[in-house]
Amino acid sequence: MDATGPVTDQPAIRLEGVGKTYPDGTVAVQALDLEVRRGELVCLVGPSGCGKSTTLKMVNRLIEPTSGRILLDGRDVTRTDPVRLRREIGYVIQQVGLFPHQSVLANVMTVPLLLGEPKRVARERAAELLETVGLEVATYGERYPHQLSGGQRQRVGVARALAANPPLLLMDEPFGAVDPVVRVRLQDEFLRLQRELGKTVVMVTHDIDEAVRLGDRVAVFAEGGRLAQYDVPAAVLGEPADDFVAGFVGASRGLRRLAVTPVSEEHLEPLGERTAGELAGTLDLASASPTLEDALGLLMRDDRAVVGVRRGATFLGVLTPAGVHRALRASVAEGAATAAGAAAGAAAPAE
Ligand SMILES: Nc1ncnc2c1ncn2[C@@H]1O[C@H](COP(=O)(O)OP(=O)(O)OP(=O)(O)O)[C@@H](O)[C@H]1O
Repeated sequence: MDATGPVTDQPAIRLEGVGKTYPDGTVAVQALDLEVRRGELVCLVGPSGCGKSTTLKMVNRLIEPTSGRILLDGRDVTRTDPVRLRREIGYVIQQVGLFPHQSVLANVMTVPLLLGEPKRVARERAAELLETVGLEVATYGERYPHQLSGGQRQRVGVARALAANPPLLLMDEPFGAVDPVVRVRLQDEFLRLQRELGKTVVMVTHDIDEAVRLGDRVAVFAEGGRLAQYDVPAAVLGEPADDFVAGFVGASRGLRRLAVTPVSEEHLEPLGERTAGELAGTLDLASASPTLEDALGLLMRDDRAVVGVRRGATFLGVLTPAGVHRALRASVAEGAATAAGAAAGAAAPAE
């Protein structure tokens, strides 16, 4: 029988030995164990055809597994009423799938109306969501999807997926169809939104940069739906589990690690003999979570040897290129340690 509500000590999602063999004999996913904690953003990444989308669609039962079990908050999805299941799971796909002959507002109202909300309430909720994803209702509400840019359509897709206030969001290449600049902006906005709303998110991408940028943890899939590594981004980049992962994350993984390693106080040096005028801008740990990439960006932009770091009004010290290097090396060791800790509560990397 279903539990009546979420069992709080359970992971949000648990895949146990899940497999999918299509009727033509294609093994899309094999014996997959994977856990996603509540509020976590997990990216499934890997080359084309390795079973990422199949895995995602098994979670909301668009595809039925041929073996294993999938538990949401401890409940077996196959024993959960599909209507209730879909209500609890938002789904965002690359081509968005907006209704072309309905206005933006009407698109976002669809789900609340289906759930039986009165029209006025559905409209208010839709308007609120559009504002949340950065689209002014007065400007965009009555437009049709073809009157929006790709990035704006994608935001409407996210708003629509959030309309039923699902605790869980599944996203299949959500930012795949937009150009790289808009993509980074959408990623940033989405990260902020996810932190704010605390949703559990599973996102499919074939882009390792996107995966390490967004994911709290990254699941690297290999051909035939094999889970090659499931770790925090710094560990996937710094300690690839095998040759396949090393090849997939690429030769520039050291550079990529810059983008996922936060600036921390322990790598700072005192200002010393230097004058404040030598500083290449400052990074504020209080108002953002600057990364080593941000620090290096400032150093290079201003062609200076040190970047200042403060917390609000308090000056903490400076970061030099050597400090960036030390921090990068330390992050690999820490990433490996965190991964070892996380492995106790998560699926172990497959051989
Ligand atoms: N309905 C189907 N019948 C038979 N094989 C299928 C079916 N759907 C997918 N496959 C195969 O299953 C494998 C996994 O497909 P899936 O779409 O899950 O991969 P993916 O990692 O999401 O790929 P991509 O990044 O290209 O979207 C592929 O070899 C694909 O050809």
